[in-house]
Amino acid sequence: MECSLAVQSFSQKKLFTSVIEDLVKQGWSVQQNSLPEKLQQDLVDEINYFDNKQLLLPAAIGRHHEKQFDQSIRSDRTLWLDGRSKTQLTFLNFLEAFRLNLNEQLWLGLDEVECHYAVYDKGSFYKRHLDAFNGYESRVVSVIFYLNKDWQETDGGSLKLYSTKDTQTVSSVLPERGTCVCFISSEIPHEVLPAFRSRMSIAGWFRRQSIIEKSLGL
Ligand SMILES: O=C(O)CCC(=O)C(=O)O
Ligand SMILES: [Fe+2]
Repeated sequence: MECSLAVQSFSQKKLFTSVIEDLVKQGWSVQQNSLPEKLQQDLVDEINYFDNKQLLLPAAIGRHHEKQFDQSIRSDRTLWLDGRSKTQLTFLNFLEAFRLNLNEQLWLGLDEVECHYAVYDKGSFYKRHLDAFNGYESRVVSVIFYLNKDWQETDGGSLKLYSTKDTQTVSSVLPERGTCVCFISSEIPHEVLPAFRSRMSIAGWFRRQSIIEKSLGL
C-alpha cells in the first residue's frame, strides 16, 4: 500500500507545477500542503510575537501617494516581511524559488516579490477588489498562504474568487492552515468575507518593475 503521509506531505516541485498548470488553464489555483509544517508554525509564532508588540497596523489601500486607510473597504492589520528573522528569510527564499519557477515556465519576467503578514480580527473583512491598480501593472501574480488550524465554514472569513466578467463566484476558499491561493492579480476580483474568529495569513505579490523604476534603480 502507498504511504499516504508521503502523498500528503509538502513537495515544493509538485506545488509549483500544479499552480502553473492551473494559472495557464483558468488564471487561479488553490492548493493544499503548500508549506512545510515547521515553517508554518514558525510563521504563526512570529506573527503572534509581532502582534503582541503591536507591530501589525491597519492596512492601506492604493499605492505610494495615493495610499488611504479606509476601514470600510478592508479592516485587516498587516506587517511587511523584510527578512529580519531566520523564519522570514526561509519563507522569502521559498517565494524566490516560486518566482524563478514562474519565470522559467511562463516567461512572466517577474523582478521581485513583496509580502505581508495579515491578521483579520473577529469581524474584519476585505471587500471585493483587484490586486493590480489602474495604471500600474506591477503586481502580476498574487499568492496567499493561510495559517489557521481547524477553520470551519461557520468561522466565516472565506476568500471568494469571482469571474472576470460577472459576479459569478468561481471558488470559495476556507483559510485553513496549509492552503495556498494563487491568481493573476489584474484578472481575478476577490473578497474576504467577515471572519468570526481571528484569521492569519501571508499575502504576497510577484511584481514586474516598470522600465522607469528599473532605470532609476528603485
Ligand atoms: O487573505 C485573503 O484571503 C486575501 C487578501 C487580499 O485579497 C489582499 O491582501 O489583497
Ligand atoms: Fe487582494
